[in-house]
Amino acid sequence: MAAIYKVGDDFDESVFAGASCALGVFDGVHEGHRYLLASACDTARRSGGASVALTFDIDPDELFRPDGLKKLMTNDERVAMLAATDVDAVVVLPFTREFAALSPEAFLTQTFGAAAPAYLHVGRDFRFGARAAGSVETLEAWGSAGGTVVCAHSLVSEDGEPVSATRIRRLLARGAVEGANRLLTRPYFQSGVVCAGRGEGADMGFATANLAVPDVLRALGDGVYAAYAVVDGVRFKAAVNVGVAATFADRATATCEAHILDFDGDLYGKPIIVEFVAWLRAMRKFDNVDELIATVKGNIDWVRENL
Ligand SMILES: Cc1cc2nc3c(=O)[nH]c(=O)nc-3n(C[C@H](O)[C@H](O)[C@H](O)COP(=O)(O)O)c2cc1C
Ligand SMILES: Nc1ncnc2c1ncn2[C@@H]1O[C@H](COP(=O)(O)OP(=O)(O)OP(=O)(O)O)[C@@H](O)[C@H]1O
Repeated sequence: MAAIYKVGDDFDESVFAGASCALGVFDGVHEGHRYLLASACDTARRSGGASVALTFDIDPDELFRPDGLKKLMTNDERVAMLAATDVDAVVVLPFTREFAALSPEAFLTQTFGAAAPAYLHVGRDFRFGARAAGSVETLEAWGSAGGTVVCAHSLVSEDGEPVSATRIRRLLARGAVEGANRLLTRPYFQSGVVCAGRGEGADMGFATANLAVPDVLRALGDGVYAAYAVVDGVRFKAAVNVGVAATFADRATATCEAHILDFDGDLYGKPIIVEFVAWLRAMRKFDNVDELIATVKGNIDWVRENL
Protein backbone atom coordinates (compact mmCIF):
# COMPACT_ATOMS: atom_id res chain seq x y z
CA MET A 1 0.00 0.00 0.00
CA ALA A 2 1.38 3.37 -1.06
CA ALA A 3 2.17 6.16 1.41
CA ILE A 4 -0.45 8.93 1.32
CA TYR A 5 0.69 12.56 1.72
CA LYS A 6 -1.86 15.34 2.20
CA VAL A 7 -0.20 18.55 1.13
CA GLY A 8 -0.22 21.10 3.96
CA ASP A 9 2.16 23.15 6.04
CA ASP A 10 4.49 20.28 6.89
CA PHE A 11 4.55 18.62 3.46
CA ASP A 12 8.05 18.10 2.12
CA GLU A 13 8.21 18.45 -1.67
CA SER A 14 11.38 16.37 -1.82
CA VAL A 15 8.99 13.41 -2.36
CA PHE A 16 8.86 14.64 -5.98
CA ALA A 17 12.61 14.91 -6.55
CA GLY A 18 13.59 12.42 -9.26
CA ALA A 19 10.14 10.82 -9.10
CA SER A 20 7.77 9.72 -11.86
CA CYS A 21 4.41 11.43 -11.30
CA ALA A 22 1.04 10.74 -12.90
CA LEU A 23 -1.17 13.80 -12.58
CA GLY A 24 -4.95 14.05 -12.57
CA VAL A 25 -8.23 13.77 -10.67
CA PHE A 26 -8.62 10.05 -11.40
CA ASP A 27 -12.32 9.71 -10.54
CA GLY A 28 -13.14 6.01 -10.94
CA VAL A 29 -9.47 4.98 -11.30
CA HIS A 30 -10.49 3.54 -14.68
CA GLU A 31 -8.54 1.69 -17.37
CA GLY A 32 -7.00 4.89 -18.78
CA HIS A 33 -5.95 6.07 -15.32
CA ARG A 34 -4.42 2.68 -14.56
CA TYR A 35 -2.43 2.82 -17.78
CA LEU A 36 -1.09 6.26 -16.80
CA LEU A 37 -0.21 5.06 -13.28
CA ALA A 38 1.49 1.95 -14.69
CA SER A 39 3.48 4.19 -17.06
CA ALA A 40 4.71 6.20 -14.06
CA CYS A 41 5.68 2.98 -12.28
CA ASP A 42 7.53 1.92 -15.41
CA THR A 43 9.70 5.06 -15.73
CA ALA A 44 10.26 5.02 -11.95
CA ARG A 45 11.57 1.48 -12.13
CA ARG A 46 13.87 2.34 -15.01
CA SER A 47 15.17 5.60 -13.52
CA GLY A 48 15.38 4.40 -9.93
CA GLY A 49 13.01 7.08 -8.57
CA ALA A 50 9.69 6.78 -6.76
CA SER A 51 6.35 6.50 -8.55
CA VAL A 52 3.75 9.04 -7.42
CA ALA A 53 0.04 9.54 -8.12
CA LEU A 54 -0.50 13.28 -7.82
CA THR A 55 -4.14 14.21 -7.32
CA PHE A 56 -6.55 16.60 -5.57
CA ASP A 57 -8.52 16.23 -2.35
CA ILE A 58 -11.78 16.95 -4.16
CA ASP A 59 -12.93 16.77 -7.73
CA PRO A 60 -12.54 20.32 -9.15
CA ASP A 61 -16.06 19.95 -10.56
CA GLU A 62 -17.32 19.93 -6.95
CA LEU A 63 -16.28 23.61 -6.81
CA PHE A 64 -16.98 24.75 -10.34
CA ARG A 65 -19.72 22.54 -11.78
CA PRO A 66 -21.55 20.98 -8.83
CA ASP A 67 -24.97 20.99 -10.52
CA GLY A 68 -25.81 17.51 -11.63
CA LEU A 69 -22.30 16.24 -10.83
CA LYS A 70 -22.24 12.46 -10.46
CA LYS A 71 -18.96 11.12 -9.13
CA LEU A 72 -17.89 7.52 -9.51
CA MET A 73 -16.65 7.25 -5.91
CA THR A 74 -16.03 9.31 -2.78
CA ASN A 75 -12.79 11.27 -2.53
CA ASP A 76 -11.57 8.96 0.24
CA GLU A 77 -12.33 5.90 -1.89
CA ARG A 78 -10.50 7.48 -4.83
CA VAL A 79 -7.35 8.17 -2.77
CA ALA A 80 -7.51 4.69 -1.20
CA MET A 81 -7.87 3.05 -4.63
CA LEU A 82 -4.92 5.03 -5.97
CA ALA A 83 -2.89 3.93 -2.94
CA ALA A 84 -3.78 0.31 -3.67
CA THR A 85 -2.18 0.47 -7.16
CA ASP A 86 1.54 -0.15 -7.63
CA VAL A 87 2.58 3.48 -7.02
CA ASP A 88 4.92 4.21 -4.10
CA ALA A 89 3.07 7.34 -2.98
CA VAL A 90 -0.16 9.28 -3.44
CA VAL A 91 0.17 13.04 -2.99
CA VAL A 92 -3.12 14.85 -2.38
CA LEU A 93 -3.22 18.58 -3.18
CA PRO A 94 -5.93 20.68 -1.49
CA PHE A 95 -8.06 22.04 -4.33
CA THR A 96 -9.29 25.46 -3.22
CA ARG A 97 -10.56 28.46 -5.19
CA GLU A 98 -7.18 30.16 -4.53
CA PHE A 99 -5.31 27.12 -5.84
CA ALA A 100 -7.60 26.93 -8.87
CA ALA A 101 -6.92 30.60 -9.65
CA LEU A 102 -3.16 30.03 -10.06
CA SER A 103 -1.72 30.42 -13.53
CA PRO A 104 -0.38 27.16 -14.99
CA GLU A 105 3.20 28.26 -14.22
CA ALA A 106 2.33 29.22 -10.63
CA PHE A 107 0.47 25.91 -10.21
CA LEU A 108 3.66 24.04 -11.15
CA THR A 109 5.94 26.17 -8.98
CA GLN A 110 3.65 25.93 -5.97
CA THR A 111 3.15 22.19 -6.39
CA PHE A 112 6.70 21.04 -6.99
CA GLY A 113 8.77 23.78 -5.35
CA ALA A 114 12.40 23.16 -6.21
CA ALA A 115 11.91 19.38 -6.39
CA ALA A 116 11.49 18.64 -10.08
CA PRO A 117 10.15 15.19 -10.90
CA ALA A 118 12.18 13.22 -13.43
CA TYR A 119 9.02 12.25 -15.36
CA LEU A 120 5.52 13.68 -15.47
CA HIS A 121 2.80 11.52 -17.05
CA VAL A 122 -0.47 12.98 -18.29
CA GLY A 123 -3.01 12.23 -20.98
CA ARG A 124 -2.74 14.28 -24.19
CA ASP A 125 -5.92 16.14 -23.30
CA PHE A 126 -4.73 17.22 -19.83
CA ARG A 127 -5.55 20.84 -18.90
CA PHE A 128 -4.70 22.65 -15.70
CA GLY A 129 -4.38 26.05 -14.01
CA ALA A 130 -6.74 29.02 -14.05
CA ARG A 131 -9.34 28.79 -16.83
CA ALA A 132 -7.69 25.48 -17.80
CA ALA A 133 -5.08 27.53 -19.65
CA GLY A 134 -2.28 25.00 -19.06
CA SER A 135 -1.80 22.21 -21.61
CA VAL A 136 0.78 19.59 -22.51
CA GLU A 137 2.72 22.32 -24.33
CA THR A 138 2.86 24.40 -21.11
CA LEU A 139 4.12 21.34 -19.24
CA GLU A 140 6.75 20.65 -21.87
CA ALA A 141 8.11 24.22 -21.74
CA TRP A 142 8.28 24.05 -17.94
CA GLY A 143 9.77 20.54 -18.05
CA SER A 144 12.55 21.37 -20.48
CA ALA A 145 13.59 24.35 -18.34
CA GLY A 146 13.64 22.37 -15.09
CA GLY A 147 14.72 18.89 -16.17
CA THR A 148 11.38 17.05 -16.18
CA VAL A 149 10.50 14.75 -19.06
CA VAL A 150 6.82 15.16 -19.87
CA CYS A 151 5.16 11.97 -21.13
CA ALA A 152 1.90 12.97 -22.83
CA HIS A 153 0.07 9.74 -23.59
CA SER A 154 -2.49 9.02 -26.25
CA LEU A 155 -5.74 8.18 -24.51
CA VAL A 156 -6.51 4.51 -23.92
CA SER A 157 -9.57 3.69 -26.03
CA GLU A 158 -12.15 0.94 -26.12
CA ASP A 159 -14.40 0.40 -29.14
CA GLY A 160 -12.78 3.37 -30.86
CA GLU A 161 -13.62 5.87 -28.10
CA PRO A 162 -11.34 7.14 -25.32
CA VAL A 163 -12.03 5.77 -21.87
CA SER A 164 -13.02 8.61 -19.56
CA ALA A 165 -14.88 9.17 -16.33
CA THR A 166 -17.47 11.12 -18.34
CA ARG A 167 -18.08 8.16 -20.66
CA ILE A 168 -18.43 5.80 -17.70
CA ARG A 169 -20.92 8.16 -16.04
CA ARG A 170 -22.95 8.21 -19.26
CA LEU A 171 -23.07 4.41 -19.34
CA LEU A 172 -24.05 4.15 -15.69
CA ALA A 173 -26.79 6.76 -16.07
CA ARG A 174 -28.57 4.44 -18.49
CA GLY A 175 -27.93 1.32 -16.41
CA ALA A 176 -25.23 -0.10 -18.72
CA VAL A 177 -23.28 -1.48 -15.79
CA GLU A 178 -21.47 -4.22 -17.73
CA GLY A 179 -20.04 -1.65 -20.15
CA ALA A 180 -19.04 0.65 -17.31
CA ASN A 181 -17.38 -2.21 -15.44
CA ARG A 182 -15.34 -3.10 -18.50
CA LEU A 183 -13.94 0.46 -18.69
CA LEU A 184 -13.41 0.57 -14.93
CA THR A 185 -11.73 -2.88 -15.06
CA ARG A 186 -13.63 -3.67 -11.87
CA PRO A 187 -17.24 -3.59 -10.67
CA TYR A 188 -18.80 -0.17 -10.14
CA PHE A 189 -19.79 -0.01 -6.47
CA GLN A 190 -21.77 2.10 -4.03
CA SER A 191 -20.90 1.99 -0.36
CA GLY A 192 -22.28 3.27 2.89
CA VAL A 193 -23.53 2.52 6.35
CA VAL A 194 -26.79 0.57 6.47
CA CYS A 195 -29.63 2.77 7.69
CA ALA A 196 -33.15 1.97 8.85
CA GLY A 197 -35.77 1.52 6.10
CA ARG A 198 -39.50 1.29 6.63
CA GLY A 199 -39.04 -2.26 7.90
CA GLU A 200 -41.60 -3.70 5.48
CA GLY A 201 -39.22 -5.68 3.29
CA ALA A 202 -38.90 -8.48 5.85
CA ASP A 203 -42.72 -8.84 6.03
CA MET A 204 -42.79 -9.11 2.26
CA GLY A 205 -40.28 -11.97 2.44
CA PHE A 206 -37.17 -10.09 1.37
CA ALA A 207 -35.32 -8.05 4.00
CA THR A 208 -33.22 -5.25 2.52
CA ALA A 209 -30.10 -3.41 3.65
CA ASN A 210 -30.75 0.25 2.86
CA LEU A 211 -28.18 2.87 1.92
CA ALA A 212 -28.90 6.59 1.59
CA VAL A 213 -26.45 7.34 -1.20
CA PRO A 214 -25.83 11.09 -1.53
CA ASP A 215 -27.03 12.58 -4.79
CA VAL A 216 -23.52 13.41 -6.02
CA LEU A 217 -22.64 9.70 -5.88
CA ARG A 218 -25.78 8.46 -7.64
CA ALA A 219 -24.13 7.94 -11.01
CA LEU A 220 -26.07 4.71 -11.58
CA GLY A 221 -29.53 5.08 -13.11
CA ASP A 222 -32.61 3.91 -11.23
CA GLY A 223 -33.41 0.27 -11.76
CA VAL A 224 -33.06 -3.24 -10.43
CA TYR A 225 -29.63 -4.86 -10.61
CA ALA A 226 -27.82 -8.12 -9.92
CA ALA A 227 -24.93 -7.39 -7.58
CA TYR A 228 -22.66 -8.62 -4.87
CA ALA A 229 -22.79 -7.14 -1.37
CA VAL A 230 -19.56 -7.17 0.62
CA VAL A 231 -20.14 -7.44 4.37
CA ASP A 232 -17.12 -7.67 6.68
CA GLY A 233 -15.01 -8.65 3.67
CA VAL A 234 -17.38 -11.51 2.70
CA ARG A 235 -19.08 -11.34 -0.73
CA PHE A 236 -22.76 -12.36 -1.00
CA LYS A 237 -25.07 -12.35 -4.02
CA ALA A 238 -27.60 -9.53 -3.89
CA ALA A 239 -30.67 -8.21 -5.74
CA VAL A 240 -30.67 -4.45 -5.54
CA ASN A 241 -33.17 -1.68 -6.15
CA VAL A 242 -31.46 1.60 -7.08
CA GLY A 243 -33.51 4.76 -6.64
CA VAL A 244 -36.35 5.64 -4.31
CA ALA A 245 -38.93 2.79 -4.48
CA ALA A 246 -41.56 4.17 -6.87
CA THR A 247 -44.42 2.34 -5.15
CA PHE A 248 -43.60 4.02 -1.83
CA ALA A 249 -42.08 7.25 -3.13
CA ASP A 250 -44.00 9.34 -0.60
CA ARG A 251 -42.46 7.51 2.39
CA ALA A 252 -39.19 5.96 1.22
CA THR A 253 -35.79 7.62 1.52
CA ALA A 254 -33.27 4.88 0.69
CA THR A 255 -31.66 5.13 -2.73
CA CYS A 256 -29.94 1.73 -2.76
CA GLU A 257 -31.77 -1.24 -1.26
CA ALA A 258 -29.99 -4.58 -1.32
CA HIS A 259 -31.61 -7.91 -0.60
CA ILE A 260 -28.57 -9.95 0.36
CA LEU A 261 -29.07 -13.63 -0.41
CA ASP A 262 -28.39 -16.19 2.34
CA PHE A 263 -27.68 -13.50 4.92
CA ASP A 264 -29.78 -12.79 7.98
CA GLY A 265 -27.56 -10.79 10.37
CA ASP A 266 -28.30 -7.33 11.74
CA LEU A 267 -26.63 -4.79 9.47
CA TYR A 268 -27.89 -1.50 10.91
CA GLY A 269 -24.97 0.88 11.38
CA LYS A 270 -22.55 -1.39 9.51
CA PRO A 271 -20.61 -0.41 6.37
CA ILE A 272 -21.35 -2.44 3.25
CA ILE A 273 -20.20 -2.26 -0.36
CA VAL A 274 -22.57 -3.09 -3.22
CA GLU A 275 -20.77 -4.16 -6.43
CA PHE A 276 -23.05 -3.99 -9.46
CA VAL A 277 -22.90 -6.75 -12.05
CA ALA A 278 -25.92 -6.59 -14.38
CA TRP A 279 -29.04 -4.56 -15.10
CA LEU A 280 -32.21 -6.61 -14.61
CA ARG A 281 -35.15 -4.30 -15.23
CA ALA A 282 -36.48 -0.77 -14.83
CA MET A 283 -37.94 0.13 -11.46
CA ARG A 284 -41.75 0.05 -11.50
CA LYS A 285 -44.60 1.57 -9.57
CA PHE A 286 -46.74 -1.41 -8.64
CA ASP A 287 -50.51 -1.12 -8.19
CA ASN A 288 -50.58 -3.91 -5.63
CA VAL A 289 -48.06 -5.26 -3.20
CA ASP A 290 -48.53 -8.91 -4.22
CA GLU A 291 -47.34 -8.11 -7.71
CA LEU A 292 -44.31 -6.26 -6.28
CA ILE A 293 -43.45 -9.23 -4.07
CA ALA A 294 -43.76 -11.73 -6.94
CA THR A 295 -41.61 -9.60 -9.22
CA VAL A 296 -38.90 -8.99 -6.63
CA LYS A 297 -38.81 -12.70 -5.73
CA GLY A 298 -38.36 -13.44 -9.44
CA ASN A 299 -35.39 -11.05 -9.51
CA ILE A 300 -33.90 -12.71 -6.43
CA ASP A 301 -34.29 -16.16 -8.03
CA TRP A 302 -32.55 -14.90 -11.17
CA VAL A 303 -29.63 -13.64 -9.09
CA ARG A 304 -29.41 -16.94 -7.21
CA GLU A 305 -29.26 -18.91 -10.45
CA ASN A 306 -27.16 -16.64 -12.65
CA LEU A 307 -24.56 -14.88 -10.54
C1 LIG B 1 -34.58 -6.59 -5.94
C2 LIG B 1 -35.55 -5.51 -5.54
C3 LIG B 1 -36.37 -4.94 -6.51
C4 LIG B 1 -37.26 -3.93 -6.18
N1 LIG B 1 -38.05 -3.38 -7.15
C5 LIG B 1 -38.93 -2.40 -6.82
C6 LIG B 1 -39.74 -1.78 -7.82
O1 LIG B 1 -39.68 -2.08 -9.02
N2 LIG B 1 -40.62 -0.82 -7.43
C7 LIG B 1 -40.73 -0.43 -6.12
O2 LIG B 1 -41.53 0.45 -5.83
N3 LIG B 1 -39.96 -0.98 -5.16
C8 LIG B 1 -39.06 -1.94 -5.48
N4 LIG B 1 -38.28 -2.49 -4.51
C9 LIG B 1 -38.27 -1.89 -3.19
C10 LIG B 1 -39.22 -2.52 -2.28
O3 LIG B 1 -40.46 -1.90 -2.50
C11 LIG B 1 -38.72 -2.25 -0.85
O4 LIG B 1 -37.53 -2.94 -0.68
C12 LIG B 1 -39.69 -2.68 0.17
O5 LIG B 1 -40.78 -1.82 0.08
C13 LIG B 1 -39.10 -2.66 1.59
O6 LIG B 1 -38.73 -1.36 1.95
P1 LIG B 1 -38.12 -1.08 3.40
O7 LIG B 1 -36.77 -1.75 3.46
O8 LIG B 1 -38.01 0.42 3.46
O9 LIG B 1 -39.07 -1.61 4.40
C14 LIG B 1 -37.38 -3.50 -4.82
C15 LIG B 1 -36.55 -4.10 -3.85
C16 LIG B 1 -35.65 -5.08 -4.19
C17 LIG B 1 -34.78 -5.68 -3.14
N1 LIG C 1 -8.18 7.03 -21.51
C1 LIG C 1 -7.10 7.59 -20.96
N2 LIG C 1 -5.86 7.15 -21.32
C2 LIG C 1 -4.75 7.72 -20.78
N3 LIG C 1 -4.78 8.71 -19.90
C3 LIG C 1 -5.97 9.18 -19.51
C4 LIG C 1 -7.20 8.65 -20.02
N4 LIG C 1 -8.23 9.31 -19.45
C5 LIG C 1 -7.67 10.24 -18.65
N5 LIG C 1 -6.34 10.17 -18.68
C6 LIG C 1 -5.38 11.00 -17.97
O1 LIG C 1 -5.46 10.65 -16.60
C7 LIG C 1 -5.29 11.81 -15.80
C8 LIG C 1 -6.52 12.00 -14.97
O2 LIG C 1 -7.57 12.37 -15.84
P1 LIG C 1 -8.97 12.84 -15.38
O3 LIG C 1 -9.10 12.66 -13.93
O4 LIG C 1 -9.31 14.16 -15.97
O5 LIG C 1 -9.84 11.67 -16.04
P2 LIG C 1 -10.96 11.61 -17.11
O6 LIG C 1 -11.35 10.18 -17.14
O7 LIG C 1 -10.52 12.22 -18.42
O8 LIG C 1 -12.11 12.47 -16.44
P3 LIG C 1 -13.30 13.32 -17.06
O9 LIG C 1 -14.03 12.44 -18.03
O10 LIG C 1 -14.12 13.68 -15.85
O11 LIG C 1 -12.65 14.49 -17.74
C9 LIG C 1 -5.03 12.97 -16.77
O12 LIG C 1 -3.65 13.13 -16.93
C10 LIG C 1 -5.69 12.48 -18.05
O13 LIG C 1 -5.20 13.12 -19.19
